[in-house]
Amino acid sequence: MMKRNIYIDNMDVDLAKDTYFNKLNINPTFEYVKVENSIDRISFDMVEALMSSPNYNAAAMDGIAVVSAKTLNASEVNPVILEEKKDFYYINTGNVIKEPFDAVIMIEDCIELPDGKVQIIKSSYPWQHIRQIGEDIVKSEMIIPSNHKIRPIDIGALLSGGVESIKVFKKPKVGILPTGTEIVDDLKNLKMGNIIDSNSRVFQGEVLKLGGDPFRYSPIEDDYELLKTNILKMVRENDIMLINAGSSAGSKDYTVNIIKELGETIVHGIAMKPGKPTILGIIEGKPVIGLPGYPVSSYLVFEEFVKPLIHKFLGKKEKRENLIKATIAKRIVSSLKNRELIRVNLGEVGDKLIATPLSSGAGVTMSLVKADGIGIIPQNVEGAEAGEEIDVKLLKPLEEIKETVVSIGSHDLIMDILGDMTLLSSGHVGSMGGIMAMRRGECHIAPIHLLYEKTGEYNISYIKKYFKGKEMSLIKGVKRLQGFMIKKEDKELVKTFRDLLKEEISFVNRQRGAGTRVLLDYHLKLEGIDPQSINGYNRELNTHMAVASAVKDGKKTVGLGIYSAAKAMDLDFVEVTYEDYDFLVETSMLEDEKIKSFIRALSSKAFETRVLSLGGYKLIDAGEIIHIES
Ligand SMILES: Nc1nc2c(c(=O)[nH]1)N[C@H]1C(S)=C(S)[C@@H](COP(=O)(O)OP(=O)(O)OC[C@H]3O[C@@H](n4cnc5c(N)ncnc54)[C@H](O)[C@@H]3O)O[C@H]1N2
Ligand code: MOO
Repeated sequence: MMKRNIYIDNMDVDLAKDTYFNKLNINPTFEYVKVENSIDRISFDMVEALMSSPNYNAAAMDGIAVVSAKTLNASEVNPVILEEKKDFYYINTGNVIKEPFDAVIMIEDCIELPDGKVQIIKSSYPWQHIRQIGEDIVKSEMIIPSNHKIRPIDIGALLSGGVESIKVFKKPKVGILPTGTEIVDDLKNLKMGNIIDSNSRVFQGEVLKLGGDPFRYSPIEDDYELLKTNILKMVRENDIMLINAGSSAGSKDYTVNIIKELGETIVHGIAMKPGKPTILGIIEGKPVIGLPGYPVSSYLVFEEFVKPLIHKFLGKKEKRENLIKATIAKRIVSSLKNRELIRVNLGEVGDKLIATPLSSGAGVTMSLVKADGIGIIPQNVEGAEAGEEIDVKLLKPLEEIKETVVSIGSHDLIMDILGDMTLLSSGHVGSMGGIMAMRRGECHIAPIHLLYEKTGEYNISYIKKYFKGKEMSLIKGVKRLQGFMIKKEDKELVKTFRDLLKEEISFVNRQRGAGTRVLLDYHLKLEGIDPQSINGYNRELNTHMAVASAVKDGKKTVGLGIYSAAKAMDLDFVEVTYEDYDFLVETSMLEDEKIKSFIRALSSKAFETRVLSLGGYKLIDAGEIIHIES
């Protein structure tokens, strides 16, 4: 068995990039392409016009060409009569103006007489309605500078300036090799333990977008000799090599040893998370980059190292990153050893840009799909507290972010439907987490479903308690069914809260502060059950779907949650109660356009239809407003 690569570096990201790029010494090359095929290519040199446009004096209007001097005294009292062929000729827009003619009179200004002559009552001036040679482009003037990405309008100008082909940066060929015995190419071949190759498809798209030429190879299993042969083949066929996965310390992570055998590794291990086990190597003078297997890690490493490398091949200068400051809505822990990159949702609440962290797992592709930005916790900083400012790299236009309703609070599947109907960024921290975020001024709305034990009513008592002296309102949402989720084969095991005490049952709970947790504790108290005597009471998950999928995969496992989650996972469901899932909002925000559009969506027929089709919901007063007296 191959020795593991345990001793990987922890090199500062910028230092790693500088060291690597200096060693690589990339010299961009060029090629000629026909102008009509040059869209999105980058000009290697400045391009000058080879001819003027127009290259003859041309009529700018339909009418007659005249010698302006002959019309000098024309007026209503002193009309001038012109004779065809002698004093004028008929002309259309774009036709050549022949000497000695030097003006065009629009046809609307000509009075055509029965004898074929034309009467005019206004004098014309020299070059009236004539596009003179070079009006648009003068021969030898610059049409586009060097390092310019060619747009459709540039193609138009180049052709008008007589340019047929231009010198552009040659696209780097980027070889992409997915590796790993578990990786399959085709969803049809996906068996237990297999993973569909998604990373190389992401790289393909990114390379194309950046202006490179991607060449994807079929996945190669973890076999040293096979990998070596394929990597060498790839080096001979491409300018940049990307090898995905096998970068870490696993017993079959061969990439680094192969690069060492065929060339050299400049860096193995960077101080960035996700992305730590990155390999920056050189074989036959060409860059060979090993990207970690996890999708988020590989994407962020691509952004950090591959993107600037492709830019270098295309002569593009790296711009300083456009970072923006945002207030973090949730505490982030990070190690002093690494720069931490966190995917965040963004929204403007009051005058603050609020960043809500999404899942931190390096395998959670959805955190990138949903992200509005990437928050950066620098190396040597130990995380960030809720309310602290951090730097964020935007992934969306700021304007769109400003139109987004920021929701922080309890999770429900209806948030996805609302998110499909309005611009909504939705952070899931439980109902109490939502109330706290609202108090800190970090969200526009907080979805909550909090049962007040003393009265058995929902939400209002909590708002009165936590927002004393503030004008708050509740936008009524849905009534949703809560109950036990259990696998069909286990359905006889749990019918009541008391059944949770059975020895063979394992329970999955929601996190503290979640409304479902409050509901559970309420019923346990009613029945005098000690929570700690329930096996699994301390196992906490953050969403209904997470609980449902734990039930699906577990043995005699049960969880409390909403009907729609049980249905989505094909689980059995034992009804407990309908609860009110509503949206807390500051009363003053009810006038805000974003919130108005959110309420319109919530009250719409389309929303009702979609929610009812999930099952387990009742809509009675969705979109109604209750002002809370505090
Ligand atoms: N003992 C240690 N274990 C690990 C370390 C470490 O330092 N010590 N680092 C961890 C970190 S951090 C990362 S990141 C990963 C990187 O692992 P590899 O680059 O070796 O990748 P694999 O283990 O082969 O795969 C990880 C993961 O990604 C999936 N994968 C792989 N290729 C693809 C693809 N083309 N498309 C989609 N998904 C892919 C793969 O199936 C695995 O689930 O190592 C940690 N371990
Ligand atoms: O460094 Mo790894 O890339 O966190 O997941």
